[in-house]
Amino acid sequence: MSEQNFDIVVLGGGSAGYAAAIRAVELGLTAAVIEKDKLGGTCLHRGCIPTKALLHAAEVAEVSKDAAKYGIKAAFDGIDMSGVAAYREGIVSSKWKGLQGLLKARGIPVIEGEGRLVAANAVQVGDDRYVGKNIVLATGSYSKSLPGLDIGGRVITSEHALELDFVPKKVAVLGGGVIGVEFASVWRSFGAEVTIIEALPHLVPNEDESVSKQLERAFRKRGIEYSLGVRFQSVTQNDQGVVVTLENGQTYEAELLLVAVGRGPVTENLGYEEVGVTLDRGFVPTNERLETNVPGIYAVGDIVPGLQLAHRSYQQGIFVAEEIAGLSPIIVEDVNIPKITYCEPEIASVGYTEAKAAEKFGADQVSAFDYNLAGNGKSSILGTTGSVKVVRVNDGPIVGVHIIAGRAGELIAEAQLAVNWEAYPEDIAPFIHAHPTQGEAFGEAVLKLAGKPLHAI
Ligand SMILES: NC(=O)c1ccc[n+]([C@@H]2O[C@H](COP(=O)([O-])OP(=O)(O)OC[C@H]3O[C@@H](n4cnc5c(N)ncnc54)[C@H](O)[C@@H]3O)[C@@H](O)[C@H]2O)c1
Repeated sequence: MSEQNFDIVVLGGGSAGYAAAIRAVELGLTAAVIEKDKLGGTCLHRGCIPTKALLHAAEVAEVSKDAAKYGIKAAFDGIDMSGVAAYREGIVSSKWKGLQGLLKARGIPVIEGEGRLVAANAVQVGDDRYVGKNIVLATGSYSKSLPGLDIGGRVITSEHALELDFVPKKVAVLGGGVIGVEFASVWRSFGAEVTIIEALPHLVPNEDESVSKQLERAFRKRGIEYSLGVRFQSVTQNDQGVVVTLENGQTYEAELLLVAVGRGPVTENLGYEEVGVTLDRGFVPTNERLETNVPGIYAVGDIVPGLQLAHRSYQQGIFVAEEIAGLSPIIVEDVNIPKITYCEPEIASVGYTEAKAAEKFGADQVSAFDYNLAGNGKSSILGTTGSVKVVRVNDGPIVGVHIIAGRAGELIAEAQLAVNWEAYPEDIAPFIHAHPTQGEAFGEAVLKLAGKPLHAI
């Protein structure tokens, strides 16, 4: 048995864990990362990166189907899933190599193996013990299912969906949240018939209602079906496919059922509770400094209650390293972290929805302007529709921005600054936006809220 000592021992080498180690070493501390699978975790290997590669392939399929609209002679001749897989795997493996290089260049050891918390200052891997003045738990999340709904065969999660080597003819998607609508969008572009089942009254129910409604219209137009406000009851499967039954008695036949009802924390059988770390429904509650109830043990990423996003994980990893190094870092609240859903059309948002802002500040204290992209030249050129909604406190700052448009995700950075810096529309209005860009839509909404509309009424 060997023992090695570090300032910080990080359990889990995903976005949160490796960010903590990198920042710690930049600050002159020593850190080691323990990883049982591959450095980069869910985001790099099973989540953000490979799914966005699939979504880009889907976009290329749509563009090639639409080529004639632009006077281009091209014919869409189907999807070669082995080609899609090669493209996707190529991106993942190059990012993986890059990440390994980043940690190596900083001298951060990555210990391969399954770690277990064995004391408030130690993680064990096989016979070896890694002792840290501080421990950072960063063990991530897994695709959840519903009680009584077993994953297997034709009932799959996003991990399996990513690896499919064929395009299903007909798919049922359980859950109209982020993962559900992203896969529905890909499969539809690849030619599948898709039905989404969502228990709440709207798709992407955490977004501003106006955005959900626009997505529903756009999906309907694309031929994506959905049942809203109805819960799943049961599924049966055989060699041909699945039959899904809903609580209202409706049934759907499909080749596959994708279960996308959320992700649960990976915290079981890792020694957390034995060492005294309190869990709450499997998640690890922390104080505002991200420290658990056991002094010196911190938690970051998807195991911490709240948004499960890679960039929140980066933020938390950096934060914890700075906290341990004795700096006084600040952390952005979940509500002010930008969120992007990469379906077609794409959705991006930051801050309060109009309804949540009304709840928080009072309905008569909030104004919103929803700029329709029909008035935006670049959007017409790109053939995208949608809108940019800006929510402000009356005579006060911008508190929310909600975008639905092709490439909406690339438009959210400016809105994120406005919301986090509590900018007033009047502050931003003088900074005219470059023309023609989709970014002008945010500028137009801001001009309107500042009382000087240009291309809006
Ligand atoms: N682009 C991105 O940033 C991205 C991509 C993928 C995943 N993620 C994150 O991963 C996490 C998991 O994503 P997800 O889409 O699985 O979860 P989610 O929470 O976004 O959506 C799950 C949906 O399933 C519905 N649901 C739950 N039980 C149901 C039932 N019995 N019948 C019908 N519908 C039911 C819920 O109402 C909800 O809308 C999320 O936190 C998400 O933000 C983010």
